[in-house]
Amino acid sequence: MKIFSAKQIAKIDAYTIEHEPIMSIDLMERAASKIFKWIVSHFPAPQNCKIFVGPGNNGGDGLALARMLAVKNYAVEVHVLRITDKLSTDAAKNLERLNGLNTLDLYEMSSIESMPWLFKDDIVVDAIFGSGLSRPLEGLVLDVVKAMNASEANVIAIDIPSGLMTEDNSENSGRGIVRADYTLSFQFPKLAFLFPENAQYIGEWEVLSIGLHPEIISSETTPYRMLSKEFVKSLLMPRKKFDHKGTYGHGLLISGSYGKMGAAILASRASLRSGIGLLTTHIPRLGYQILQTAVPEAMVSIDRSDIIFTEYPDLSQFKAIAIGPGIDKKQNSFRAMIDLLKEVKVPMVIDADAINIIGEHPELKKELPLGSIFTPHVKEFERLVGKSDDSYTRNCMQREFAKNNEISLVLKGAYTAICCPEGSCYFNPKGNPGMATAGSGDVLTGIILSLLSQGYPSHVAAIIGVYLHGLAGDLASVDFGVEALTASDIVDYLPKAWLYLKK
Ligand SMILES: NC(=O)C1=CN([C@@H]2O[C@H](COP(=O)(O)OP(=O)(O)OC[C@H]3O[C@@H](n4cnc5c(N)ncnc54)[C@H](OP(=O)(O)O)[C@@H]3O)[C@@H](O)[C@H]2O)[C@@H](O)CC1
Ligand SMILES: Nc1ncnc2c1ncn2[C@@H]1O[C@H](COP(=O)(O)OP(=O)(O)O)[C@@H](O)[C@H]1O
Ligand SMILES: [K+]
Repeated sequence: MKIFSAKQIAKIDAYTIEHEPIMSIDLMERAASKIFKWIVSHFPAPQNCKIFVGPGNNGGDGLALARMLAVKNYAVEVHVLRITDKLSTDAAKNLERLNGLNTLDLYEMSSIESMPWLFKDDIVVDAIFGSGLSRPLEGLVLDVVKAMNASEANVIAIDIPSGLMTEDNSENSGRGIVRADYTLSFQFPKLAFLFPENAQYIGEWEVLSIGLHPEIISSETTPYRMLSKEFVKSLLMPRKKFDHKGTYGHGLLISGSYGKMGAAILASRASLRSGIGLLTTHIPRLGYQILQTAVPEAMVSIDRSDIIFTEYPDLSQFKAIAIGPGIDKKQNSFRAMIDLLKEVKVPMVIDADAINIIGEHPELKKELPLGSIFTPHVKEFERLVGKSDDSYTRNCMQREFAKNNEISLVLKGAYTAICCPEGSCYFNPKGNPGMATAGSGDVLTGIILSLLSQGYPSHVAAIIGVYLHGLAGDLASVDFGVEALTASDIVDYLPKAWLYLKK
């Protein structure tokens, strides 16, 4: 699913009106009826509804919704915020349509003195501003939003919480943004929904389709997409009857150190559960028996050091290499990493302390083999790329870094973002807070190594890997819940995740 900017959404809206064709007031009616149906199914009548309406089309949606709810036995109060004399054409038409409807109460609000009391069980609808917000809130609107936020009512935001910009909130203080319990967004999620600091405003969000024109949705380009099962499935390569283990590649995993052999086990098991033909895991000497016992399918390459990574095997046989899970970042490992980067010609997955080493020695970036993939969490990202105060800025830095260094950069989190060298950015909707547990990142590294070894192009390996990892975590959480979930469970649910993905 594509994610568009506010400007693009306005363009798609206008195209739909011209080419469906449909009158703009009817498109608004369609949009409002989607919100109406959602409210009826989640908060059946009778209920008290207080709808706060702004001057634009977001307000128009609120007015149309008020009419629909009023005839369905909801006790509806409409509060039109008089911050300007001008309503949008369609908002004005919908206001007119309320004339003569004596089943609702209509108020004009020009000062905060007329703010109604909001009770715990009230449904409060935020239809003040949507994607047309052009500046931070002030004056009356700010006061109304503060009162809404101070209440315990159920707040439902139409399209986007008022005060929140669709994409860039780096200049937004956060003082005047509606804290919704539910955000019902039209047709597309907004980029701002995917950033952790905005979760407090958005609450639970849902996308309601309003039938915008498919032609322009497909032709309009955007760097941002949300991954879907259909999209990821379309990237899979079939396995054929006469294929043998050589077909699916030989991967090298450099992993583990004293006290962190578990990382090597998790990543190795994840690789083998993701279709790799052959796997060699390079580990410090002390881990030999541990790994051979825990993962009999993996071949083992032993470092001269008992406890850390200081050398690597002959590279000629490997189709892809992953380095990082549990390796530590001692001086000798850094030296071995320099030599390795100079020699490697195949794509690499670079994770954990291998990222930190490159962060501390940025000159190593120029040695990166083509098709490399970095998999940092936020802290590792900051060491590699730099700090930022907000997620939008961080996302811009992520896209730039991927482009400038011609690598794929996976920023792990609740909506993991995968930025590709040509500028696109994919967000992963799968995964859950149960995956915030030791070792789950090691599992992801193993999966991506496996896909690279099988010959998937780098950005495709990153996309499939991230999606599959989240999916396995979700399937595991069905049986185990989130508290008890461990990284080993994610590996154990990879078979189910593959089956579900291919179904
Ligand atoms: N595309 C779709 O899919 C469909 C979209 N629909 C709906 O339309 C919504 C977008 O509507 P919209 O463009 O009229 O913008 P909206 O947010 O209502 O307000 C803009 C007005 O507010 C003003 N204003 C802005 N910021 C302000 C501030 N801080 N303080 C004070 N004023 C401020 C701004 O004034 P200006 O910036 O020009 O000064 C302008 O007058 C969208 O979110 C969805 O709900 C559906 O109906 C149909 C299908
Ligand atoms: N709240 C969450 N929702 C979805 N996925 C999550 C969440 N928390 C963590 N994850 C996923 O779990 C993994 C954690 O990786 P990482 O922080 O490197 O863990 P570790 O270093 O312990 O292996 C990432 O893939 C991340 O996307
Ligand atoms: K809104």
